[in-house]
Order: sequence, then C-alpha cells, then structure tokens
Amino acid sequence: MARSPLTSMTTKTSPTIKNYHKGKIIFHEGQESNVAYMIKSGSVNVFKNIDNKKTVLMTLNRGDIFGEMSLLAHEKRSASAEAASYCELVPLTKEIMNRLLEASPVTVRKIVELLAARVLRVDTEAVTVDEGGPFLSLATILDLAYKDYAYTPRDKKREIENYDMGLSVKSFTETVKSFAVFSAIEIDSFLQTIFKLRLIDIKSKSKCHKIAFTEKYINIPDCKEFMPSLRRLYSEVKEIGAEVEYRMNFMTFSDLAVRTGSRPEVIYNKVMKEDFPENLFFFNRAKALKWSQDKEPDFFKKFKRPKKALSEIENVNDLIFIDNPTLQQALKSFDYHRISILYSAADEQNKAKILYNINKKQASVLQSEPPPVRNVNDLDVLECSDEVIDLSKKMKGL
Ligand SMILES: Nc1ncnc2c1ncn2[C@@H]1O[C@@H]2COP(=O)(O)O[C@H]2[C@H]1O
Repeated sequence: MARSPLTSMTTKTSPTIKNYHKGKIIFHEGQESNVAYMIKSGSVNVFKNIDNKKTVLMTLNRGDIFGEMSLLAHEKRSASAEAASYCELVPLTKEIMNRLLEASPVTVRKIVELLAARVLRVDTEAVTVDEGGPFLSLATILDLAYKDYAYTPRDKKREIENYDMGLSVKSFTETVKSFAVFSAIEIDSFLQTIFKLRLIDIKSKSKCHKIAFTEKYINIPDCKEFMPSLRRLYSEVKEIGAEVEYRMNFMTFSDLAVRTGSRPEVIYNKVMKEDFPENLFFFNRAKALKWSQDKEPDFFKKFKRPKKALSEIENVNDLIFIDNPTLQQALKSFDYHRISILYSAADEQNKAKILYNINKKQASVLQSEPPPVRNVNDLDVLECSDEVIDLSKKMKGL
C-alpha cells in the first residue's frame, strides 16, 4: 500500500480535507471519478456488492491511497468505498496525482506496487475460481514482476546489479514472499517446472569464486505469450498441473500451527530444537499431518526453551534470557517506535518481558494499541534486536 512519503507534498498542495463519519459512503462502484484519496486519519472499507452481499475487499488505513485505479485507467470506479471509522481524507486530483508521479520516482513505484497487488488479488481470486491454484498465482506474480523488470526506465537499469542478465531469482523470490505465502522451495519448484517447459530461460552467474554461490536470473523470451501459453498448457495438459500441484503441497509454519492447534512460534522453536524430523523440514503436507497425528496433544502447545547464556543470544525471542535490570537499562535508549518494532515481532513470553522492562506509559500504549505483527526476518526487527542485544552484552562486559 502506498504510504506517507506523499504526506508533506499533498498537505501543501491539496484542496480542503474531507471528513466522513463511520458508515458514510465515499463513492459507489460504477461512478465516474475525478479524484483519488489519501487517508489522513481513520480507516476506509473498499467493498463490492457480490450476489447482493457486501464483500469488503480491503480495509485501508492512515497513509493508504485509494480511488486511484479509475483515475489512472480512465475507467469508472471499480469498487465502492465507505468510512470504516470517522476519517479525514486528502483529495488527490488528477493534477496533483500527475505532479506527484512526475516529482517522485518512489511514489511511482509505490503506486505501481499497489496497483500490481490489487490486480494480483483480483487475478488470484479469478484463478481460484477456475482452479488454477498456486501454480497460476505464481505465474501471475512472475508475469507482473518480469514486466516491472522489463520496463525499468533506462537510467534506473544502471542501478540494478546485473540488470542485463535478467530478473534476479532472488529478487523475484522476495517479491513473491511479500505478496503471498509460498515457501522458497515452492517458488524454486515452480521455476524449474516452467524452465523445463521452455517458458523461461534461467542464466547463472557465479557471485564469488571462493564460495560456490550462484546468482540466477530469469528471462522470458516471449513476454506477451507467457500467460496465455501457461493457461493453455495448464488446462490442456492436466498432468502438468497435477504434478506441479503435487510438488507444491507444502505447508507453512502458520498452516501447520493452525492444523495442530499451536502457534507458529512454537512450531518454529520445535524445528530449531530439532523436535521435527529433518525430512519434514518443508512440511510436506501429507507427511507432516500424518506425523503430527501421532503426537501427544500437549506436544504442540508448549515449548521449553533451553536456557541460553548472554553470549549466545541472537534474536528478539532471546530477550527472555537477558536479566531484567540489564534489559531495562538497554531499552531506556529506545524510543517508542523502536520498542513497538521489537514488541510486534516478539512471541508471547518475550512480549511480556518487554512490557515488564519499559516504562508504564509505553507499556500501556503497547497493550491498548498493539502494533501490527511483523515478520521476524524484518530488517527493522533485526536492527533493533541486534542493538538491544549488543547494548546488553556491553553492559555485561562481553
Ligand atoms: N481488490 C482490491 N483491493 C484493494 N483495493 C481495491 C481493490 N479493488 C479496487 N480497490 C480500490 O478501490 C477503489 C475503487 O475506486 P477506483 O477504481 O478508483 O480505485 C479503487 C482502488 O483504490
């Protein structure tokens, strides 16, 4: 979702801010449009009436933009919007949008990402209906990512490492992970399959001679025909689909947690502690479920952490091993924003530990307005946890 880099520019140049009370309609699907909006405060539901039932497509919050699709595509409103709570909206006229797009490559990128994500959602939903499943979802993402790569402006190409080699598999994998819940092995399996079908080329480049580490790059020889060919192949040669779906039958941590009545962090910890057999590492769906059925119900409810020494701790869920006075001292230099980053990535035990070691006011805000859950690999989380761990170690003379 496009976020606040626009804030300063729009508040300077936009017409008056519009207010809507909860439940008020902002616009209806099918209406003509001449304005998009950025949410200054509150939240907005984008919805469609499907079979006479209101279906909310997405709830948008402060900093999000909506109503841009019809404006950019010169179409009618693709969905309706209503205030999900009292909200203040900054109208973005066509003129402002154009000025923003010209002035800020970052904004252009954000809006393209936002459009891609929305188109993708719609496409994925359509795909689910005709049973394309994960295979066609991944193909759609690759199609979008490759077009984004292929249409990179000339001056930007120079900034992309090895641009001429093709779309980096690493960057594609990161894009997919940010959109959807596919694991690296599923993505790899998908790429191998379409490579064998000669729908893509994969080039390799050794990054470092000493370490056998190879960067791979995707090239789609016929970009226009890529999706139509895939769809044709998928429906005509059912065996290919069947094989792909079979190979993609993996579960994520969250999936397995739901199926076993556990929590993702417990599953994660069990894997790390090697409570899981290695051959289930990527959770082949059938095998993992069969294996989990033999376990005592309690097995998935708790995880006993082996105690770690201060010198061994390494991530946000190791904060539990730092003694309270040290952690309290270390967190004193953290502002609320960084504490909330740590808190959002911590598991329950570590959340309690953080709350105990920050001031009461911060703790009560964190509890009453919990920040959105973050991925433990999130760079911000890594940065913050590294800092608090380093500070704690320094205080202990390590
Ligand atoms: N699937 C979707 N997910 C999230 N937002 C959407 C989706 N479809 C449409 N929108 C937003 O809802 C708006 C409806 O009006 P527009 O078509 O102008 O622009 C649209 C987008 O901003």
